Amino acid sequence: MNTMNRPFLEIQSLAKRYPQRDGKPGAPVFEDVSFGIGRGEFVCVIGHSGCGKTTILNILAGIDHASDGIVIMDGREIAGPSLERGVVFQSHALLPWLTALQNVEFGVRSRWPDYSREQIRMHSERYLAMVGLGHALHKKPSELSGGMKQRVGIARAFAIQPKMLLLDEPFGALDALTRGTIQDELRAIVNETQQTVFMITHDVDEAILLSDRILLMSAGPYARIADTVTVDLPRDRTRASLHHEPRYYDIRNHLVDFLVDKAHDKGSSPNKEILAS
Ligand SMILES: Nc1ncnc2c1ncn2[C@@H]1O[C@H](COP(=O)(O)OP(=O)(O)OP(=O)(O)O)[C@@H](O)[C@H]1O
Repeated sequence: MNTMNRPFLEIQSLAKRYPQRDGKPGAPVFEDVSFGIGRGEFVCVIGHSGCGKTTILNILAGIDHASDGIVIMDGREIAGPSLERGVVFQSHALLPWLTALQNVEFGVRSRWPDYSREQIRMHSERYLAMVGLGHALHKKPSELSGGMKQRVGIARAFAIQPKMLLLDEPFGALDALTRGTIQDELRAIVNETQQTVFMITHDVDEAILLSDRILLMSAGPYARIADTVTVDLPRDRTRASLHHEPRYYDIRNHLVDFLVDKAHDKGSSPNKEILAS
């Protein structure tokens, strides 16, 4: 195959089986999951609870192993955790004894061991300012709100300038107002940095706002990517502008219909591009 035409991230025939109590392999949670993500593309995955979204993200992060299949990023197989991939979990996972700034500096120092203290501080401050936390650099996690803690987690992941950002429902625990503000910020940062992102969400509006493409997973066991939706809306969209886009309602209805009905269908047409019609 011509490597020039390969996507930045390639997932081929991924499957995950857990052993049963008797030690024999159980039914696959998901199987035959194949997709690609282009450099600079933002891809969301949605699907019912338990279909294996977090497992797939953990495999991409290198902290879990697939039973079958391979993942290739930038021409190399993923074989373990790496600073090439930044992960933001559902809960912020900050080190509680460090300030916001020190939490970000910790990752930056690992990524660039040759940086001077001054370089590390300036670089970290820049990313905290980007998520609107320039005023809270010296606060400890216990002094920050849930939304602010999550922003530190996002700044920490972006600051190491990973080749790929993996987000597992990063806004799930936030109130609606904070969630909306951070969604707009993330959209703006991603536009500016052209970061490649894979994100799990349960929120169809969040998926439409943020992504270029949405993967829809059928329910497990034997979950698959049942459908793919291309979000052909302007890249500079915001929450306020989204509702004025005529295509928004078509996409939203399609996603909601899928989650209500089709997520349970087995063998729905793979990778149907609804917007190609
Ligand atoms: N260690 C384990 N042993 C056996 N089964 C497991 C194990 N870890 C996860 N599973 C099962 O794998 C399936 C997929 O879990 P996963 O967390 O990836 O799903 P998910 O789609 O991310 O769910 P949610 O949306 O609820 O976060 C679930 O049915 C879960 O019970």
